[in-house]
Amino acid sequence: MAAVSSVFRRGLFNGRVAVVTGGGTGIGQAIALELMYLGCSVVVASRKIERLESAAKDMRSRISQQLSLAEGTGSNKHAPDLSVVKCNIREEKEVQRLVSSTVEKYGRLDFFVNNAGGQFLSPAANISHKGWTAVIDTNLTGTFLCCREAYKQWMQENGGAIVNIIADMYKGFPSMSHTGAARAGVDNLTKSLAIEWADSGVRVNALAPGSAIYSDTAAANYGDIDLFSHVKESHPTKRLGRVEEISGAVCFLLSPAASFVSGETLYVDGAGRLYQRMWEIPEHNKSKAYTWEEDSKEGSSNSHTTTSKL
Ligand SMILES: CCCCC/C=C/C(=O)SCCNC(=O)CCNC(=O)[C@H](O)C(C)(C)COP(=O)(O)OP(=O)(O)OC[C@H]1O[C@@H](n2cnc3c(N)ncnc32)[C@H](O)[C@@H]1OP(=O)(O)O
Ligand SMILES: NC(=O)C1=CN([C@@H]2O[C@H](COP(=O)(O)OP(=O)(O)OC[C@H]3O[C@@H](n4cnc5c(N)ncnc54)[C@H](OP(=O)(O)O)[C@@H]3O)[C@@H](O)[C@H]2O)C=CC1
Repeated sequence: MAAVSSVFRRGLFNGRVAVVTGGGTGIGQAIALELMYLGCSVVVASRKIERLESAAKDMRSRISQQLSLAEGTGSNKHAPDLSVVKCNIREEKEVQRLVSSTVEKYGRLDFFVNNAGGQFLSPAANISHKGWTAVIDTNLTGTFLCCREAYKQWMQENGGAIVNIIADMYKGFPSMSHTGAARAGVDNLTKSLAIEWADSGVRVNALAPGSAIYSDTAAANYGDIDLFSHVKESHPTKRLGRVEEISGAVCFLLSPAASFVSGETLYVDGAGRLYQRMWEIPEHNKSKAYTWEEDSKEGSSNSHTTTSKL
């Protein structure tokens, strides 16, 4: 069974509750797993309920095995809970229900991770009105609705932290102009909400993964076009990013280590957005990926937590 780990201390999020949209696949699944590993109960929400339920089953096994191993007891009575909710973030009523059912079930909502999103490849000139609207509604309006409901139904009175996953649209996003526009909107929304909601103790940040975070589901979205290999060749690190390299950064933004960080966009892209071809980067293998597999091994550099691990 694939390992789950974290560079953060175990129990960091004990008793906390998070919603992760799109939490059954790729980056969202890694965020949900790392939060659970750190003690947080998580609600994962998306449209395809069968896929979500099957992912949740696997995630529960991975976490319960990992926590049992780490405690060395074979059981863990404080194991965090994982629920699934069918929700299309484009539908206002479904978003309202997602938040109300979470608060009803767990009695709190500490963290909201707006990870659900996506787009299709197309030159701008070929994007239909319907296609444009689908991408804007998903990435911009869906994220707004989730932020608003988390705030109104819980965080306004009780505080909390929100992380909005966007994309690397720093230099525009040719071939994905709809998502570039939507994510730039979320980048700006993040700054407005960080100010408007500061007096409720709500921190709002964005995280922009570089366009190279591989998962089978992300790749499948582009059919036969092997976008990720193409990106790898022209990336300063000469490799793809890993989902756990995003989840760790999300956990940082949610954690007290970021208690003075709000309204910020963190690019997790291995300097991909800064790279211009004028500077030639030779083939190399010097950029070491952080992986849960390695981190779980005894004597890893994350040794401050190894006392509680096998
Ligand atoms: C350079 C490397 C970059 C790599 C960066 C990677 C970034 C990532 O984000 S990877 C993660 C990718 N994952 C996803 O994108 C998953 C979610 N995506 C979707 O659900 C769709 O892409 C969606 C956002 C368009 C929503 O789909 P859906 O709700 O199912 O909407 P419809 O199928 O009803 O489509 C509505 C409308 O949109 C147009 N359209 C949809 N897909 C395409 C396509 N592949 N090509 C062209 N146009 C498309 C089309 O107009 C649809 O209407 P109809 O024509 O009536 O079907
Ligand atoms: N991988 C990468 O390199 C990059 C990814 N990103 C962004 O990171 C996020 C996660 O992507 P990644 O894990 O890579 O790819 P995935 O395709 O695996 O994840 C997309 C997730 O979003 C969910 N989703 C899509 N539309 C909706 C909707 N309307 N309502 C609810 N859930 C929805 C999907 O679930 P379901 O189909 O069940 O609804 C799925 O779980 C996305 O926002 C993506 O655009 C940004 C930059 C680069």
